[in-house]
Amino acid sequence: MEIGIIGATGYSGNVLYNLMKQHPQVTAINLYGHQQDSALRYLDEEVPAFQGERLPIRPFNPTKIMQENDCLFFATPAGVSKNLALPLIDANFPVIDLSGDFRLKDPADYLKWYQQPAAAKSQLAQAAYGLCEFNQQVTKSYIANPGCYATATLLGLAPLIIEHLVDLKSLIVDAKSGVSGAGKKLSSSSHFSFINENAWLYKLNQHKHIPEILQQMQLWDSQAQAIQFSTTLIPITRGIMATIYAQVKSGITPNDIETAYQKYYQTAPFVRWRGTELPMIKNVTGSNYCDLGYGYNPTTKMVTVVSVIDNLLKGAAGQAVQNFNLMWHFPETTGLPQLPTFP
Ligand SMILES: NC(=O)C1=CN([C@@H]2O[C@H](COP(=O)(O)OP(=O)(O)OC[C@H]3O[C@@H](n4cnc5c(N)ncnc54)[C@H](OP(=O)(O)O)[C@@H]3O)[C@@H](O)[C@H]2O)C=CC1
Ligand SMILES: CC(=O)N[C@@H](CCC(=O)OP(=O)(O)O)C(=O)O
Repeated sequence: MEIGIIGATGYSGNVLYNLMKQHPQVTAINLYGHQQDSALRYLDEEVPAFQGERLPIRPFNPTKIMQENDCLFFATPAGVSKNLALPLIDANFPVIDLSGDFRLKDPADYLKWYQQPAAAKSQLAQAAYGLCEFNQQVTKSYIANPGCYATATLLGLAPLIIEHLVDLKSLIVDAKSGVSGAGKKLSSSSHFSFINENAWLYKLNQHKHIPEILQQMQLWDSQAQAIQFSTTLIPITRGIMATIYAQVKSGITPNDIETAYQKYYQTAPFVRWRGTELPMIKNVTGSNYCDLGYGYNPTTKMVTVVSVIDNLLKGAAGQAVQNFNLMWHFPETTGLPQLPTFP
């Protein structure tokens, strides 16, 4: 199979390219820019770490892309695919989009949280939200790959919500991310002297993953109304930790919690349930794993669930490859690294 990537010069595109190079079903990778008239560039010139990968990055041309590839990946910032993908959607061409452009079903939500107009509602309806563990049967040709914080949070929340184990009004998610989550462009908050030995809570109550998380929660339980969610930047390169707090419903025991997580993740190749052994980021870095663990406080009747992922793998390119495998009916683990890069 031949696959195309737009955005291979960015962080998640770099990781996607690297994974696809080793995917046994992929015979060729074709790279494209995001403009029709851009000058020809080469991957190894743009990404020094990829010296020797002398692949041209050709101008965007949807007709040629569909002729040359079996599937296209967008690893571009929000606001790009909603303008470029329309001919591919009209042709039902397989696309996996790492950006947020097609995740939210309601255009008004996108306008509110992304501060720009959304794609048309009819086009949004053609995309499936690709949270792999809960979207195993891929029936649509357009996959909206979930956001990194949303992936860690939703995998941690799912059994609690689907099995109605906690009071929805009590839910609080405190998430932390490494700096690569912000992409390759330099900003004042990704400056070494700003974030080194620092922790910075940003976009409080304004993060665009809030509606994404809530949309999925409401599919699991229509009573879900809101989520209290915060994001903190921490001085590591890769990794997300989402710490989830919730009041356990009357009569629910720690054993019920254990049973629920085992029920949903026992056969999931990329979710490791660690029970009361609380996970840490370094145990998943470089892998497509999401590690989950929990603690229960009998005095407050609160459960704390900890969810960790590598934002560039399970939070972006790794989950995109998982979606690719599901879409094409390859074993879900094909082409994905099994073990983290520990230590
Ligand atoms: N980083 C992460 O951990 C995660 C990222 N994502 C999503 O994946 C997508 C890519 O993110 P990431 O790899 O971090 O981003 P980067 O900023 O590192 O890379 C962006 C890529 O998109 C290209 N691009 C295309 N159009 C534009 C444009 N209008 N402005 C700027 N760049 C453009 C860039 O090309 P050029 O070479 O021209 O700069 C580059 O290849 C985003 O939608 C992001 O939200 C999702 C989950 C996690
Ligand atoms: C550390 C950091 O800045 N993280 C980014 C993560 C966003 C992301 O990558 O997700 P999307 O695909 O939804 O854009 C942020 O908080 O905006």
